[in-house]
Amino acid sequence: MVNNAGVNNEKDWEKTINVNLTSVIRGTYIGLEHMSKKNGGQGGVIINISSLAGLTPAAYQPVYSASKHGVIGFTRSIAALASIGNYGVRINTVCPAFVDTPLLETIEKEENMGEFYQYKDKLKDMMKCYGVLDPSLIAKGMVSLIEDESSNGAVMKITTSRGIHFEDFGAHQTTKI
Ligand SMILES: NC(=O)C1=CN([C@@H]2O[C@H](COP(=O)(O)OP(=O)(O)OC[C@H]3O[C@@H](n4cnc5c(N)ncnc54)[C@H](O)[C@@H]3O)[C@@H](O)[C@H]2O)C=CC1
Ligand SMILES: CCCCCC(=O)/C=C/[C@H]1C=CC(=O)[C@@H]1CCCCCCC(=O)O
Repeated sequence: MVNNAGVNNEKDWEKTINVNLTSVIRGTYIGLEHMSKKNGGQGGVIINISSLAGLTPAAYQPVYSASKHGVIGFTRSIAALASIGNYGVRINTVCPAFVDTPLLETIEKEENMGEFYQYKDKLKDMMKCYGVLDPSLIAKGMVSLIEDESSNGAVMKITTSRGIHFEDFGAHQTTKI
């Protein structure tokens, strides 16, 4: 199961929280209800799509960034629970930098950017500086997470400079108790 739906809307920021975070939480719980071996399910893999903006501050997209930080916190927490509870379900998150999809067109719209519309050129400069990923690399990262049976609670990052790699949380990697 992939919880992928997302919006970039700082003007209607409650919608951003609802679509980017609340629906990921709801989707994950529904997925677990059907997939968890504790409920007679067959197990499986859930991937929740976050963003690099879920790991760094994003000055012109504060609520988008907050929603994506939430996705990472929720996913890592529920992944720890799934492991402790032997659900047979692995849950991971993917954090791409800019990707060439229609979402990027929202930068040009006041109805999406709201008061941050004035900074649209700065976002465009960031895209020029960091580059824009082809969606096929995100698909590749997702397939590797599905195939790697050891991955649970992983935070995969995908950037033009480093390709597919992982966030290292050090001592905070897993719940110990
Ligand atoms: N394009 C980018 O630069 C990046 C995108 N992401 C994330 O990747 C995911 C996919 O986005 P993209 O393909 O880039 O954008 P997109 O705008 O092309 O696709 C978003 C999808 O979400 C769906 N969606 C939006 N609101 C919905 C709702 N209320 N109910 C059901 N579906 C809804 C849309 O129908 C659309 O299919 C999102 O979570 C986004 O935040 C993460 C990092 C970078
Ligand atoms: C702009 C609307 C769509 C947002 C899509 C998205 O999630 C992009 C997030 C970026 C916006 C601000 C950020 O800080 C995010 C990441 C910027 C890329 C950083 C790349 C770093 C590197 O290549 O090492």
